[in-house]
Formats: sequence, C-alpha cells, structure tokens
Amino acid sequence: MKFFIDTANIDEIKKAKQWGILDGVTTNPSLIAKEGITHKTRVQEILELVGDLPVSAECVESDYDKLIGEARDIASWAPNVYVKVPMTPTALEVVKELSPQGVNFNVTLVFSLPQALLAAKAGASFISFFVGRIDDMGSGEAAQNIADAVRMVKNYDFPKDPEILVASIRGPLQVTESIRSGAQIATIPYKIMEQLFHHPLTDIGVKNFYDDYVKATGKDVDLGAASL
Ligand SMILES: O=C(CO)[C@@H](O)[C@H](O)[C@H](O)[C@H](O)COP(=O)(O)O
Repeated sequence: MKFFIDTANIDEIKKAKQWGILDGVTTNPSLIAKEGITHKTRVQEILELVGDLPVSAECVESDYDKLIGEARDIASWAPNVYVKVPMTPTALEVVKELSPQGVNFNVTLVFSLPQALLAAKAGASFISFFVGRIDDMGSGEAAQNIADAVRMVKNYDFPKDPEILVASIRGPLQVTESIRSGAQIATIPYKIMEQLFHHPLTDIGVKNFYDDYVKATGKDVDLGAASL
C-alpha cells in the first residue's frame, strides 16, 4: 500500500521523505489555508520538493465552465499533478471530458460504494474514500466500505485503472483497516505517520537492549536516533 502524506506543510513533507516512506502528497483548501500561502505557490513548492511523486491539488470552482478551466490550469502545472474534484455531477462531467485527454483526477469526498462507482465510471485515477468522517457517525461501516470499493475496482473495467485512496484518517487503527482492506493508497496526516513507528513493546525493547548493553560494556549509547 502506498503512503501519501495529507498536508500542505513543507517541513512535514521533508520529514516523511527523509524517512523513505513517501509515495505522494495530497492537499486540500483547508490544509493550504492553514499555511497562509497561495494555493498555486504552495503546490508548486511541493512539486519541486517531491520530484515525480503524485501530488493532488484541489479545485474550488463549482460552475462547469469555471471548473473545467481551473482543472485544465492545475493539470498544466506538472505531469504528476492529480486534479482533485469533489464528488458532484458537474465535477464528474469535467472528469469525463478531460480524463481521456490525459488529465489525472482524484475524486474526493466519497463516502459510499455507489459514489465510488460513479467516480470510477467517469474516469477517476484516484477515488478518495473518507473513513474518519464516516466513523464519526458511529455506523462502523468505514472499513467494510473500503474493502467493497477495492473489490469493485478490481471486478469491473473502467476507463482508468482507479486506485482507492483512503482519506480522513484520524488514527493508526484506520491505517490498519486500510491495509487489511487492500486499499492501494492511504493518505495520512504527519502526526499519525509519526505514531505508526511506535508500539509500546518496541519502545520497551529498545530500552531493554540499551540498558543491557550499557550494563555489559560500561559504554553509553546515544539513543537519539532510535527515538522520534
Ligand atoms: O481527499 C483527500 C485526499 O485525496 C484528503 O486531502 C482529504 O481532504 C482529507 O483527508 C480530509 O479532508 C481530512 O478530513 P478530516 O480528517 O478533517 O475529516
């Protein structure tokens, strides 16, 4: 499963890149607003930083003519840009029009299996299935929904070979569920990526090995690199 980072923060992207686990970046207008910088400037900085990894940049227009113009513009920034559009009828018309022309789309705000099917039929490359917001509603359906969507994209033929991208991840459990479901991608906020390295038994194990080494040799070891 590919790990994307869900952020518009440059330091966080640098850190994930340094860990060697980064397969792509997703941004959205809320994440970019937090950075206090213009959308285009920040997306271009991210593109420069990550080379040819996929970077999703979201459209905000809703009218067809404006949205198709915005999508064309964003797609022109780099070949590895994935134009993010919400799961609306107008946005899917835009996907249907531009996807055969080589534009890669990430259809976002997908919460149900039929919505995922519509996005796949329109020609999406990534389908962003939100789990956190579904889990917030307490239905307990999120994990099953992703597994069903993964099976759906394998079972049928679609214009592009769409990948299920699990979004709105709020904790390590949802990462586990994404792996179990066979999702192709999970986009994970930095803080949660950091948590994934940890397990109480790993932390205790590192400390025990350290203590035994010091006891046996009398030499000290800098544990800095072993801890985040
Ligand atoms: O849609 C994508 C990725 O394609 C994400 O950037 C997506 O917008 C974010 O994961 C969500 O907006 C975060 O949602 P939440 O955790 O605030 O509910």
